[in-house]
Amino acid sequence: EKLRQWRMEGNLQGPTTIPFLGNSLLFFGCEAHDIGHRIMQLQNITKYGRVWRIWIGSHLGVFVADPKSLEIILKSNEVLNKSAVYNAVADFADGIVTSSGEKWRGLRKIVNTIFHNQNIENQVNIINNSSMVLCRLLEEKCDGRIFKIDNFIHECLLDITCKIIASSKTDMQLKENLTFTDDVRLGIHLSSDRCLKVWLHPDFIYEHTTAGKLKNAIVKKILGFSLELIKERRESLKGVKNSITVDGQHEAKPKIFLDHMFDYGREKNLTDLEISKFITDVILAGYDTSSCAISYMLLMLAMYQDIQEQVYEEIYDITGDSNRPVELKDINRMACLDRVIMEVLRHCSVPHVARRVDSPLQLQDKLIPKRSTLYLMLYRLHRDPEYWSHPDSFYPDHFLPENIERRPKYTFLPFVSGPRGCPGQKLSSILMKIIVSTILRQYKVTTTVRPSEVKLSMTMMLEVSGGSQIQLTRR
Ligand code: HEM
Repeated sequence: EKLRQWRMEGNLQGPTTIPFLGNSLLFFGCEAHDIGHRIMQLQNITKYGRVWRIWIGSHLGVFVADPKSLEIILKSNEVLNKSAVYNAVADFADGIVTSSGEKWRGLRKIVNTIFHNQNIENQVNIINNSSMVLCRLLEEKCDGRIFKIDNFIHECLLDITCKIIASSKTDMQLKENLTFTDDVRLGIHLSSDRCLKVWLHPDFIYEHTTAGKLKNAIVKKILGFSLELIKERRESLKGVKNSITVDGQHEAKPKIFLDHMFDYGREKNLTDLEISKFITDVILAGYDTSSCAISYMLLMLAMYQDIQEQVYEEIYDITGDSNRPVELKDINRMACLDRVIMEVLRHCSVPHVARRVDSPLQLQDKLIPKRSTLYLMLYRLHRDPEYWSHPDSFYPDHFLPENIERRPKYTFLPFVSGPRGCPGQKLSSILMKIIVSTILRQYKVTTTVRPSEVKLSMTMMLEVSGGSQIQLTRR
């Protein structure tokens, strides 16, 4: 099979390989967060085109940043399975995002039903309440000093996600010694690092190393967090069964994501520990992406004061001097903020998605062999000078209607698309608009960081290295 794969590879360009190692030496000495940047440096459109390959030992990886090829992949029902790279986090996040085949299909059906029937008004209330708590917590930072906003935003998003998917009553932002978001960061870092070091792959070796012991402890903490959510929900459901309304009827409450996971767990005979990996996976999908984007957005608005003023004026036109919560109808009127959000997602979201090729795939003039991994290079696509007039600048006008019209389809894919695309797209837009507008109504955001100083680190998500450093002053 490998030999056939090697013969078929002939129509793909890429760096010169050496026997057995392929292109592995190109990554020698790289840390996990450098890998993405290393691949970007290798991607030379004039030399290899927008579809190219590398070999890591006997594994063929094909990188795709060409809109027409992406359209073929995303419209096909043949390339829906995730690559084995996602197994790296399977000991704490093993659900819809990382799974393939029948397991994914079953979970996706549940997620589609939930997102289709979601109670948006209720979600808007949850988001407004958490945003107000966030703004109260930010008051202590309103002394002109520069600080990293990232953890505040992570915890706010974690709070919202846990309330939406698990109906959690705990206010995560007010919880003392909450380490979940740091634990997740460390867990992802340790997992990616292990992936790169082949000598750490056998469990019996890894478990005896310092990194292995640390990883086990972190996994326990992460899953402990999700198990708490499960326990809390089970307790509150007991209460619902016993709560009889005045007319003797049981209160019918709409099922939330975790309730569906309980049903799924019963059907498949899963333990609470297994269910906890399913929900950690969705928690990560929900909070990490949106919170990295919001932190980056605040940094950009702090750097580009003229854009911040336009966004603020738009919000002011909608809500005036009142401090009422944002309503659903307000959200559709935030066109300028919408362009800012899209420009943020062009710069700073999921850098790539890896899919497994289970049968040979024809991508225009190229045949992609079975068992290779396709990397959908969103970061590269979103910075291609062929499609973006200001590829490396922060330029929300890229998303003026006339400019959107001018670009070919499949050039902007922060949520991917098709049957495996992100189901949280609409929710994330509501989230970002409510949180950012609530902050801007109270605070003016500034920074001393210059655009040329912003470096992005790239693992599963893109985020600002060293955090988004901003200053807040009351409006
Ligand atoms: C800025 C915010 C977000 C971005 C950029 C984003 C992006 C993505 C991307 C690129 C994928 C992978 C798609 C693929 O593999 O083809 C994905 C999957 C997913 N996202 Fe999001 N997402 C965001 C917010 C959310 C939110 C708020 C939720 C809901 C709580 C969510 C839930 C999911 C789920 C469940 C999946 C897995 C879908 C599947 O594999 O079938 N996402 N997201």
